[in-house]
Amino acid sequence: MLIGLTSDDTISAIATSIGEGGIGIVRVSGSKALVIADKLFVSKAGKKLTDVLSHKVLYGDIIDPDSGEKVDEVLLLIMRAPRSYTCEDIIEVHCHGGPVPLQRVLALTMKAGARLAEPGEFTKRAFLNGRLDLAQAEAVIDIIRAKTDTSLKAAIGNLSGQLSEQVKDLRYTILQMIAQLEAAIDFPEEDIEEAAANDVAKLIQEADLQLSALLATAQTGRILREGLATVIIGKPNVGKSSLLNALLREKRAIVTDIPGTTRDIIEEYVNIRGVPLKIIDTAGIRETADVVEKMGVERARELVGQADLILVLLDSSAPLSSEDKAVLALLSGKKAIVLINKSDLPGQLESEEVEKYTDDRLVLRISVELGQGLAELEQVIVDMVYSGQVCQGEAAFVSNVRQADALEQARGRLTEALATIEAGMPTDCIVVDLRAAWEKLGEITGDTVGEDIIDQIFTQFCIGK
Ligand SMILES: Nc1nc2c(c(=O)[nH]1)N(C=O)[C@@H](CNc1ccc(C(=O)N[C@@H](CCC(=O)O)C(=O)O)cc1)CN2
Ligand SMILES: Nc1nc2c(ncn2[C@@H]2O[C@H](COP(=O)(O)OP(=O)(O)OP(=O)(O)O)[C@@H](O)[C@H]2O)c(=O)[nH]1
Ligand SMILES: [Mg+2]
Repeated sequence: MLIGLTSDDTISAIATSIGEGGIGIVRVSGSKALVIADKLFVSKAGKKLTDVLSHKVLYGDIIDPDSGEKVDEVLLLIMRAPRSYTCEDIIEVHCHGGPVPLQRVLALTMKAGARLAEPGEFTKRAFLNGRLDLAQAEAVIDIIRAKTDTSLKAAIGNLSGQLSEQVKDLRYTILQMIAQLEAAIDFPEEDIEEAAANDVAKLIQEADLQLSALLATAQTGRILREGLATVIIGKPNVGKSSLLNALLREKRAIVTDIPGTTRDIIEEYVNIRGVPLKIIDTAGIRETADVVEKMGVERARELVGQADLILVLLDSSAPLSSEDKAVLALLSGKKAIVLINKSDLPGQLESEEVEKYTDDRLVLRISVELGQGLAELEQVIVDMVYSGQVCQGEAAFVSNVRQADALEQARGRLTEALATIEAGMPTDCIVVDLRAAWEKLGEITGDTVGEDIIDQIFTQFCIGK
């Protein structure tokens, strides 16, 4: 491992979010945690901290040692090394949940010898001390940021080691391949080496299947984590903002019968049967002289380029206009669903006419006003995200680009190893590729990864995590 040792200073931070809450927690981790608690905390029952067992809670006061002033009435939780989140001594001060008591207690812990923790430093210590591997540490942040129950389920699965276990299995298989090849090298007979290479070729093919199955979860994993970037576009007044409100089940965007109502981009997370949609309502697309509206239209065009899914709205009560055709023309190469809205009104727009411009994309007739077709739309979106796979909590999920890249590269090296075998190259050359694949997989769990990558991961965390 390229990583240095855990620094032995004691860190402190407010672990709960800042603002008013029922309770708030200041967490201190490191060898001085108990000494610090002893300086600040007075137990009501007169208990001495040195006598208190791990995972026990004491009731008492935080007293400023300089002034003797009582700062807050608290509960103190003690967890002794190595039985704690960081594997170090930890004390938690459970204060009343307001910014002032929390800041005061934090300041006192620092005066008593702790330093302010960096973002993610508690979890980084948990990683460096072997409690969590890197994929599990990444799952911690995914849990905190989870947008739906399904996102949470996937992240919890990874925290329990679902992804890590599969990666470890693969690494073990690769090590066995290497061992088998290296043992064969020691024999003088050519055919033993050849037989070993043939065995390894079969194992590589199996490993490749396993890697492909894991990589197939990456797309869904990313969407569960970040949300499906969905943009609603259409000419003015077709009901885009009405659709956003209907999917959100709240009156978020202003809806009027005046074309050009939405001028700014509106962005919201919507939970569609467990799939988080980052949904963006745009200004109606049309040629316009109004400078503000023009900028909105430009932005809508840009957003289409970045979207995972585009929902195009048309107005059922009017014939297809040149504006509609201009909107449909923006879709090329993008995933899109075409929605003929206002189907409650006397119709002038036939699906057949629309389909001439939609390149086999799904066309649905809906009425946002009456709530018709929306359930079907939601189902189509959910099916699109899972594309056949079901999200079970027990499954491993590739949850970010870092993990996907490492898997992809490992698979590349295995493919090279296979080609090396097929070309009848020397066994040493096969081993080089296999070792590279083994190392790449180790980046996922953090067994073979540089300090820069580790820092990059943990600095994305919040302070106190
Ligand atoms: N108050 C509080 N709540 C929290 C945390 C915390 O640190 N403090 N957590 C974190 O941020 C999460 C829970 N994770 C934790 C993981 C391990 C241990 C722990 O003490 N493990 C020991 C004890 C095991 C035992 O007694 O059975 C161990 O595994 O050795 C604590 C919390 C979520 N809730
Ligand atoms: N009859 C009927 N009216 C609808 C339907 N959906 C929306 N509307 C009405 O259409 C008008 C425009 O709706 P909006 O949601 O503001 O349309 P928009 O596409 O966001 O318009 P801009 O922001 O101006 O681009 C409002 O009066 C809505 O009540 C529908 O399904 N049927
Ligand atoms: Mg609007």
